[in-house]
This record gives sequence, structure tokens and C-alpha cells, in this order.
Amino acid sequence: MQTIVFAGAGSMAEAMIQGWVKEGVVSPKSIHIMNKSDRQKLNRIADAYGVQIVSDSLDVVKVADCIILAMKPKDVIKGMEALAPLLQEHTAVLSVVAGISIATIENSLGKRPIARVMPNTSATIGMSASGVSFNEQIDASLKQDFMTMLEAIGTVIEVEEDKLHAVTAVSGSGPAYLYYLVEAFEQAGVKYGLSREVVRSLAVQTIAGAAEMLKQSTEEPTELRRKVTSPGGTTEAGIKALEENHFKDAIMACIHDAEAKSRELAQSE
Ligand SMILES: NC(=O)C1=CN([C@@H]2O[C@H](COP(=O)(O)OP(=O)(O)OC[C@H]3O[C@@H](n4cnc5c(N)ncnc54)[C@H](OP(=O)(O)O)[C@@H]3O)[C@@H](O)[C@H]2O)C=CC1
Ligand SMILES: O=C(O)[C@@H]1CCC=N1
Repeated sequence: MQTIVFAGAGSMAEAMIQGWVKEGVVSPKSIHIMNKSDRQKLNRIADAYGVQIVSDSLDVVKVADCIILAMKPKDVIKGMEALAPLLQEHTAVLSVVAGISIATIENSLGKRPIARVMPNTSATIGMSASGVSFNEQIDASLKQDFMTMLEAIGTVIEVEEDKLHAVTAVSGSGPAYLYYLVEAFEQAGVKYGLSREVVRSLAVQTIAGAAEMLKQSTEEPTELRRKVTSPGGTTEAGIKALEENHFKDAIMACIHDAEAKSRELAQSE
């Protein structure tokens, strides 16, 4: 794609740009960024990755091959209203906006090729876990282009659009849950005499190691857990405490509420 315009230049846009530029999948010359008002942020991103800033005339939007919607859900309807008159018939849309349906995008921007994606911020280092749905206007070649772009920032799974709510709850928001876990490890480790740096390093390597085991091993998580848990040992005591404190219920509630929020955002369009 020759001309890609990010409408929205926040955390998610920057993560994707960084991933694409680092992987060399999209040339920085092809990437143009715009936002609502934060000029300083545009300058910083342009300097950091060599991408272009959309001029006030919005001329580049008129020749864009692809517009990437990367605004907050509350801003997207207004944002699309401004973009709609500028788009050409062939201009494709890739949206990362949580909870905003393909039908809503079609209503605002017309029937055109649309990919609705739920990535996560690990796109920054090529490690996103993304879900994607396409509308019927996408042909095989464009679908392949989008898949290539998304694979450059991590793994991608095509799902029915309705399932993107669950994808959002699990992997879109997922990095935040794991960062929260590390915060909790740090708080607990410091209480028992370790420095924050030491706990951070132990926790991060433990999570990375366990993630890699899950990837490389054919064993189920329950079996891998069993191998850590010596009868009458420390892990058993730790897991018992997690059970007594309703760990699984907390995770169920977390995914339930995040999924419901995604549906609520879709309703309030
Ligand atoms: N952060 C994450 O982990 C993930 C986010 N998402 C989705 O990505 C989207 C963006 O999230 P995130 O990057 O975190 O949000 P940010 O708040 O970091 O960025 C939002 C961007 O949108 C811009 N913006 C607002 N209104 C307009 C407009 N009318 N035209 C152009 N740009 C506009 C803002 O500009 P300004 O700064 O000038 O106000 C800002 O650059 C959300 O819809 C979210 O659901 C999806 C997956 C993961
Ligand atoms: O919190 C949010 O709404 C966005 C969507 C997934 C991750 N961040």
C-alpha cells in the first residue's frame, strides 16, 4: 500500500507504526498521521519513526489507499464524519476501535473494504495477539495485504465479528492484566525483603518462561501446573491461597465485564 493514513495517533497507532517500521513491512514514507489537536505528539512520532504528518488541507486523505481508524470509541463517529467526504471509492478502512461495528463504519464511510481488528500494544515489539474480521467488500488480494501487515506485528486470528468482543476482553486488554499482575508481584515481593528490581526481573522471566513453555510444550496448562506443584509444597500452598481468594472468579469477572463493556460501546454508537 502506497498511502496509509492513521486517523488517531495515540498508543495503539504508535505501537503499530513502530512494529511496521521495525519489521520493514510498511515504509515510513507511506505512513501519514493525524490527530485531533496534540501537535507535539505528532511531531514526536514523526521524528521517532520517519513518518509524515497530514497537512491541514487533508490532501493526502483524498489519495489514501487505506485509512486506519485509531481514535477512542467516543471520538470515532465525529472523526468519520470529517473523513467521509474525502475518501475515494477504493479507499479501504482498517479499524482498531474497540466496540465499533463494521456496520457502523459502513454507515458513516459507505460500503467499502473494511477490516476490523483488535490488536494489542505488544504490536510495538511485533508480539501482538490480534483478532480480525472483514466485510464482504474485501477481495482476496486486499485481505492478504492486511493479513501480512497484521502478521508483521504479531499473531492474527480471523474470527466472526461478534467474537471480537471476547477477543477485546482477552487479548486486547490482556497486556494490562499481566502488567497488573507484575505490579502485584512487586508489591508482594518487596514486602518479603526483595528489591523491586529483583522481583521485576524474576517475575518477568517467570512469565516469559511459562509463556514459552505453553507455546513449545504439547502439555495442557493443568499438566504443566501439576509438574510445578509438589505435594505438600510451596506451590500447593500458594494455589490454595489463590483458590481461597477466588482467583478464577476474579478472572471470570474481569473477562465478563470487559466483554460486556465492548458490547456496551457498540450499543452506544
Ligand atoms: N491502547 C490499547 O491497548 C488498545 C487500543 N485499541 C483501540 O485503539 C483506539 C485508540 O486507542 P489509544 O491509542 O489507546 O488511544 P489514545 O487516546 O492514545 O489516542 C487516540 C488518538 O485519537 C486522536 N483523535 C481523537 N479524535 C480525533 C479525530 N476526530 N480525528 C483524528 N484523530 C482523533 C487523538 O488525538 P489528540 O491526542 O490530539 O486528542 C489521539 O491521537 C481505541 O479505539 C481503542 O479501543 C485497540 C486495542 C488495544
Ligand atoms: O481499554 C480499551 O478500551 C482498549 C481496547 C482494548 C485495549 N484497550
